[in-house]
Amino acid sequence: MNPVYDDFFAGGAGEERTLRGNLAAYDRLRIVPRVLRATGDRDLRTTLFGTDLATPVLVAPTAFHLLAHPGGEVATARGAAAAGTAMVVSMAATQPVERIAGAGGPLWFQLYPQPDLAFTAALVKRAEAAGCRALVVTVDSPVFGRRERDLRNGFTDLPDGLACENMRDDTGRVRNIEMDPALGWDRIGWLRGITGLPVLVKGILHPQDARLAVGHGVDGVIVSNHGGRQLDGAIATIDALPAVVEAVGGRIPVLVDGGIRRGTDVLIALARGAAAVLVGRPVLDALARGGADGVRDHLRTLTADLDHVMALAGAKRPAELTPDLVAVAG
Ligand SMILES: Cc1cc2nc3c(=O)[nH]c(=O)nc-3n(C[C@H](O)[C@H](O)[C@H](O)COP(=O)(O)O)c2cc1C
Ligand SMILES: CC(C)CC(=O)C(=O)O
Repeated sequence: MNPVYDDFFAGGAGEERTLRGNLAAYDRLRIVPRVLRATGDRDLRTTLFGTDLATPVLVAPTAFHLLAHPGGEVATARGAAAAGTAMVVSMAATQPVERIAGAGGPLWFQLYPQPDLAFTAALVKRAEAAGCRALVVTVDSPVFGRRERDLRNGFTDLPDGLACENMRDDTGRVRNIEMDPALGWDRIGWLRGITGLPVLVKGILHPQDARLAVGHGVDGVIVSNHGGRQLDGAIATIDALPAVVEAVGGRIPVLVDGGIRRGTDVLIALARGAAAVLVGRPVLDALARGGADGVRDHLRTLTADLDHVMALAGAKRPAELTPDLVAVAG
């Protein structure tokens, strides 16, 4: 891949402490397995917001898939569908959501609420009409993160011929995605009012924000630091998860992303109370290397790895994974 795009996909904000920290935090955790639990007939199926999935591993929203592979987001969606899971389509997708929906698998739509409410409402309706089954509102981006690799490379825009296709307005012009520093909880309420879709907020790290999310009628929270691309120095997501799960108290599902690379990482996240996990960069790497088949194989491999380590840890179903199975390494 073009090294500039490679840096865009792989990189994070600032010194990339949080990017590294997401991975390092899993390194500090160990599994305390149970034995003699007859784990022969394992079942990883997971239901989220009424959608049945073959696995608790979903595709995180990531921008600009046409920079990774000529099949773009459509190829990613085909791979996710073949693996029996959902893809969260980024608002910064380089293909129209209607075409991505043609892949046939379950889709959720990720939104950066725009200051232009009429445009935001039209985009939500568009995603809904395309068949997206949930709205994922990214709330960790009141301003854009400072990504030093992109600054060094002078990467500011998509190359000619590519565009954020879902940012076209009714004149056909592609708008720039604006990060809105004025965004507040009132906008979440407004979104709840304009859509019947389940609304998730993505980018929760503080337990008090998790409580506020529940209080504002949100349907799910995603514990995320945006893969270390926004606030460098933010807590690792697997370290933030337990307090968020406690604050939510089982009222709505809690999902997590950031640094999930192996079945053991998924196992630890589920044991700490996540209903499901999302994977970002590894899916982009798989797309770049192998298109739709690469994405399918990656998701299947990760799911098979989870299945294998669940057997070794003494669990048949995600629900049997409990916090006592995780210890902090000495
Ligand atoms: C190249 C790239 C683009 C991303 N684009 C978006 C985006 O458009 N919207 C969003 O909410 N998150 C975006 N994210 C963050 C991911 O949804 C997710 O939080 C993160 O990648 C998870 O960490 P992981 O890459 O370690 O799995 C992006 C991440 C990457 C790596
Ligand atoms: C280009 C942005 C809108 C998406 C992105 O890179 C991100 O959210 O991390």
